Amino acid sequence: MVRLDRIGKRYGRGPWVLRDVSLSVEPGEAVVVTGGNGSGKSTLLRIAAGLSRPSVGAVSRPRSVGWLPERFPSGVRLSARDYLRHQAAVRGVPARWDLVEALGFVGDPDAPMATLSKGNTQKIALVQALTARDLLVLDEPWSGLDVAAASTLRSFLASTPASVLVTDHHGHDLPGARVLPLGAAATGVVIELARVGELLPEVSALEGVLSAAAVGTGARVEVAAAHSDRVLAAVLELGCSVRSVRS
Ligand SMILES: Nc1ncnc2c1ncn2[C@@H]1O[C@H](COP(=O)(O)OP(=O)(O)OP(=O)(O)O)[C@@H](O)[C@H]1O
Repeated sequence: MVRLDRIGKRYGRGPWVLRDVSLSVEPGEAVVVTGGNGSGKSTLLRIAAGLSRPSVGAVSRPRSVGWLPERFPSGVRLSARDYLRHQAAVRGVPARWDLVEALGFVGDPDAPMATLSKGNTQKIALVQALTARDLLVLDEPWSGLDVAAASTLRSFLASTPASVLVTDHHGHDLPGARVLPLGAAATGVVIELARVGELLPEVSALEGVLSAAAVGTGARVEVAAAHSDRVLAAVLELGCSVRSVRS
């Protein structure tokens, strides 16, 4: 099982991207992480997969982890077949060409990966991740897939004994999955500031602020609903100018 215990993440001295997120995903269970652009979905998944460390909090994960990045690295010179063989050998599991076929791969399996279409590249990248035994961490797995492949993937994820953690911002249905909303989807309150100047670090440090991102000369601030009144009063006191408050 993968377990995130009260994790938080900020890049350098920037605003907090994730705050106080706890999550555990049991074997055979799936969790879909949702939220708007920049709400921290990829950050959360990278932390769960072990590619990034949280700034605070603890993570435990099983040994065999499959990772599908949001964007597959371009310039892989191996063919699809060699790439999957290599990945499977590293993991000590059989290469799953049957899964490639089930996803409806169309293309030359012996041509360099860089020559494949976006959807076919995604199918190879997916199969690489799906061969892991314990935990599948998939960032936008539906991206580029045709309807038939999306349906095959959904069935696979619904029946795998592994723990599954995926992002989705297109409302793809994953039967039986739990949903973990991030950012405004979780908090319900977004405060847009017209002028922030040098005050952004102070705003992002206020209790209840989940993220604060500069937008032009202003900022977009996502706030835990329970703290919205206090944060609003505090930003006004700091001298910021409020453009809008949305829930
Ligand atoms: N390596 C990095 N260095 C600095 N900031 C980063 C880095 N990676 C992500 N961020 C910032 O963290 C925030 C969350 O980014 P993240 O990619 O996790 O969001 P997301 O919910 O996956 O977004 P999207 O839906 O657009 O893919 C953004 O403000 C982003 O600019």
